[in-house]
Amino acid sequence: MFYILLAICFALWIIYDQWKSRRILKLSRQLTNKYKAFPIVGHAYLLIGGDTERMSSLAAFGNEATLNGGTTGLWIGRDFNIVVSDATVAEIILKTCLEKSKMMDVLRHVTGNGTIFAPLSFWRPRRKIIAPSFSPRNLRQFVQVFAKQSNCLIERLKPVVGSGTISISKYITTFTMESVCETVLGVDMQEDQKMFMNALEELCCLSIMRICNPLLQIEAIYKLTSTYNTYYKQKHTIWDIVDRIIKSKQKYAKMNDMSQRNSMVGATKEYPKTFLEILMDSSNETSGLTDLELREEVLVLAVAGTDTSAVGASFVLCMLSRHPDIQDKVYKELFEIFGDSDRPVLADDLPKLKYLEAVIKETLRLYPPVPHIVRKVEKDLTLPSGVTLVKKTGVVVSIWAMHRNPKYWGPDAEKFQPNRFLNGRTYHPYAFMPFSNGPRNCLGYQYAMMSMKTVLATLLRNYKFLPKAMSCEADLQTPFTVKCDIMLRDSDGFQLQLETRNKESHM
Ligand code: HEM
Repeated sequence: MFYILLAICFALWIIYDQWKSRRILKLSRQLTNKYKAFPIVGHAYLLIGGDTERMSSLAAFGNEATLNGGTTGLWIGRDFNIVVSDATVAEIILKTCLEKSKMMDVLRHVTGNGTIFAPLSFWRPRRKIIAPSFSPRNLRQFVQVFAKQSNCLIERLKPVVGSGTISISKYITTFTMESVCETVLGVDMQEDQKMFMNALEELCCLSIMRICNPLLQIEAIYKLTSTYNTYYKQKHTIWDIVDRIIKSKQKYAKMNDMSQRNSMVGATKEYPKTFLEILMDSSNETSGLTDLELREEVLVLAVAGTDTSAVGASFVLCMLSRHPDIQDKVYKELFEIFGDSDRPVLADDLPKLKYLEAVIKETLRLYPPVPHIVRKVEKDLTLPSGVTLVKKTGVVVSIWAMHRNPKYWGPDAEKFQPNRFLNGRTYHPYAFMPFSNGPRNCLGYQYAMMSMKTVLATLLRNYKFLPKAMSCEADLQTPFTVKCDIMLRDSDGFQLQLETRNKESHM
């Protein structure tokens, strides 16, 4: 009798659930693809493998979207998402749906209500406070930090010049980390830096595993897994480091002792104000950010600004190592501006580096460091195709698929051709968006471009980058195998070789 009652309750629950979800189910039938969605798990079975398999599954869904005219469906557990690779649809969504999807709750455990993953009610006032710190005037001043750190990188690379294949990403990450520490926090993190980066990398891996596995999103179940303790330990490692730095900066601010600060970064009195100082200056008892909010926002800047630019610049160097003709053209441009001098890159040099900028953009097109962005539909939204996105539908804008969609990039969309970004050629603004677009786009877009241009210009004036040893012609033509743990990365670890450049000739 008990089991009969249980079966009846279960059947009634299924009927009720189907009735409640009838509009989402109708939508999912309009956005089908060749991948089977199973009950309870949906398509999640395709996403729970390793990082490389996950990225290839996500890329396959992006491709399905392109084949279906720009949109397709993706069930992660019982949550339905629309995957978008059409610029017009992306524009409508990114302008109207500003709330991040439920998947991002996992990341919110790390950054709290800091802008990047914050719910709308927190995001609006925070963005207002933070945006002014990215003013062109502040950013220009940071170029001296990027130039100084680029020169440190040149020194750090000297021992490995001509020594065979190396993984360039760890060197570039040290550059971006030290630049972010100086510009955001105004400190040299020294031994904390390695701990911070290791913790961040582990958190990215663990977070994506949770995002793609509906069972692990349930806190009670996650607590039973072996990774739970590691996740919270690493989160606290990061929080403790940031808290310690903020506290010490507040102490110095109270003492109003600028000389202390300058001695910490080894700088002069004209040294630019850091993001932390700008935010602290604009905060008091009645306005600005509280201590907790300061920690959250500083954490966002450190997390959002370090790995993204490192991945971007590492892909550029790997691309150039495979395309010596394009590397020569970049060097020619650099030689025209800097000659054979060793002077540091200045803010005024950056707008002149047009070809280098085109190379960076073309690399970010093919290998966008953030390959997917997510949103949540908050009220019914009808697309030009007539399909209505029902409230609570998740959205995955596939920057990866958008950047390879032949509708915008032609039949040679997969080819590396920096000229696409020269001679005033323009594209639909939502067809090229490594930094996203719309009101919730990346706040650090110009910072990132300036930092990447400075470090790449410095490296390419000093070194020639070659493919990893034993690469044959066919290897050089094959696209990089990529993996995704929130960020896109080369599965092979960004391997290349470098040798000293002969500055006398520009070829
Ligand atoms: C190549 C480097 C970078 C890439 C590809 C990148 C990309 C992105 C993307 C795709 C988003 C999500 C936007 C969305 O959900 O629509 C984002 C958000 C954000 N990024 Fe970046 N980013 C980069 C560098 C930076 C840097 C250097 C900083 C700061 C120093 C930064 C700060 C932020 C912030 C604060 C947000 C949150 C914006 C908001 O929600 O209002 N980013 N970035």
